[in-house]
Amino acid sequence: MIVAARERLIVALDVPTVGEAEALVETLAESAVFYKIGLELAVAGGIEFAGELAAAGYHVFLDLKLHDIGNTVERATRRAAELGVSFLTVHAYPQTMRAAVAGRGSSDLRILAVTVLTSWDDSDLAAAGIQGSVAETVARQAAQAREIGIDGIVCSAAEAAAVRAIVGPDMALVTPGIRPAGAAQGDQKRVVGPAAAVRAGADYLVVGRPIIAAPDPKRAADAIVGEIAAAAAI
Ligand SMILES: O=C(O)c1cc(=O)[nH]c(=O)n1[C@@H]1O[C@H](COP(=O)(O)O)[C@@H](O)[C@H]1O
Repeated sequence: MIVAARERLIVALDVPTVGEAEALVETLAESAVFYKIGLELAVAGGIEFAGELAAAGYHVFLDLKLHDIGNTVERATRRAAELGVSFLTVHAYPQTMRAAVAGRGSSDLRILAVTVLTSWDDSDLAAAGIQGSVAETVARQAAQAREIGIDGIVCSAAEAAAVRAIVGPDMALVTPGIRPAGAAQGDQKRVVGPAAAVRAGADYLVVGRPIIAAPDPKRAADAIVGEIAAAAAI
């Protein structure tokens, strides 16, 4: 997958209002073209905003992490496809993934399966009653996603190389939990730096707080794009 460095950075617009999201997009206009709208903004007018951003020519990742009965997931996915967004997330359970693939149909929407959240480690899986390590669980989910016809995987870049070996070159690997040197880890447990993520085979890097909470978000975004470009050139 050959994509320009700037298009591989996905900025998470994890802010409370559409107004703040619009201001960030304006600040980052020359630095980023791909934006993620997640749960916080979605419940504050963000879904309509996602459609507007897509209509304005940006790449949009609608991160709703769907997981429900098949009929509901299939129908919600169809509505998301009508918004013109590029990516939609669902949790990596087989029934949910099959329903999303059916809802996507032949539209341009790409379905991403969220494996083990990057804020989880082996003990969080055990606490949820899920047997096996993070590495084993992500590998199983990636293989199931490939079988079902999912378009991409969300995982930590710590698993990117293993996932790439399972899914092959055509599925997108989208990695949150990115932390440039010196950035606060926050609630993330499986973090990787931008250059290391690219070297591990990540196609897209999702970055929220290290950019949106930085004193100078544009500078922070430019530094990450620079790291992506340098690592991709090696
Ligand atoms: O689906 C996601 O985007 C996602 C999956 C995951 O496993 N971990 C994860 O952090 N995310 C999202 O990626 C973003 C990471 O934000 P920061 O930790 O602020 O960089 C947030 O919007 C999360 O909702």
